[in-house]
Amino acid sequence: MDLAANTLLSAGASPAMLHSSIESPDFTPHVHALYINVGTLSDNWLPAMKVAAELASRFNKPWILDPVAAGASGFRLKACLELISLKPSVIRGNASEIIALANASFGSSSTKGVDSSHDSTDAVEAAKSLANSSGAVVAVSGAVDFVTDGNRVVGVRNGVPMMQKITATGCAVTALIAAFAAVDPSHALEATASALAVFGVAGEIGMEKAAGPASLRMHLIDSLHGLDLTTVISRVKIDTL
Ligand SMILES: Nc1ncnc2c1ncn2[C@@H]1O[C@H](COP(=O)(O)OP(=O)(O)OP(=O)(O)O)[C@@H](O)[C@H]1O
Ligand SMILES: Cc1ncsc1CCO
Ligand SMILES: [Mg+2]
Repeated sequence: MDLAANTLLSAGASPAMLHSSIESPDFTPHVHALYINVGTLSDNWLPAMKVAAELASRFNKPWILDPVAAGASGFRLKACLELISLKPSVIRGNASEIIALANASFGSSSTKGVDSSHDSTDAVEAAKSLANSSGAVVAVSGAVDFVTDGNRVVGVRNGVPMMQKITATGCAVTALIAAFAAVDPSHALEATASALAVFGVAGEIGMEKAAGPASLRMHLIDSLHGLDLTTVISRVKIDTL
């Protein structure tokens, strides 16, 4: 939650973190995008997530799902599938999460808690299948990030491997996707690819000063805050596949 909120502030967005279904009807209609992350899912948080997702849909706000560890337990998988039935605009996960959702299966030996045990390349077909079945834009993060609407597939080649050694960089980039989707909800695929590329560029520039994961975390946020258009345009690596 810390890294996600600080990522959003550095990018010029205005995060607010809520867990109560009681206040969601007052709050959600006024947001520009809703981000639901099941990272530390508990049985009493899930109903509030569903209330918020339903409100976002009713008020035509984009909502974005991070299905953390979807394949690690039956509880998480079912929760994620129920949330997906409430029509997110974008789902961003690592390869193992997207494969688990596309196959609607959990507990296989290929799932390793919140970290991926697959390369993102292994999940491209799963991402297309999930995009087609859900109607969402689906992103798989990794060495190359893939983004698909089920038809088009885009690859993003920014970032550094050390980003995997900081917990919640995936959660943070999904937050950034929500902010980008808020700017132009009708171009969710472009917003998603752009957010992944910009976050990756911030990681690359941050890595020039970092000595390890802890200092990369700090320099990544600083780099994101300091990015300008010229740097972004000269460094983003987005290709249509
Ligand atoms: N090998 C790599 N090279 C470059 N960038 C990477 C690499 N692996 C991950 N990234 C980048 O790190 C960020 C997090 O992706 P990752 O796939 O690790 O998410 P995640 O597993 O959901 O992480 P978490 O659960 O800790 O939030 C993304 O921006 C991704 O592009
Ligand atoms: C480590 C961890 N556990 C639940 S959420 C989370 C952050 C990375 O997804
Ligand atoms: Mg994750």
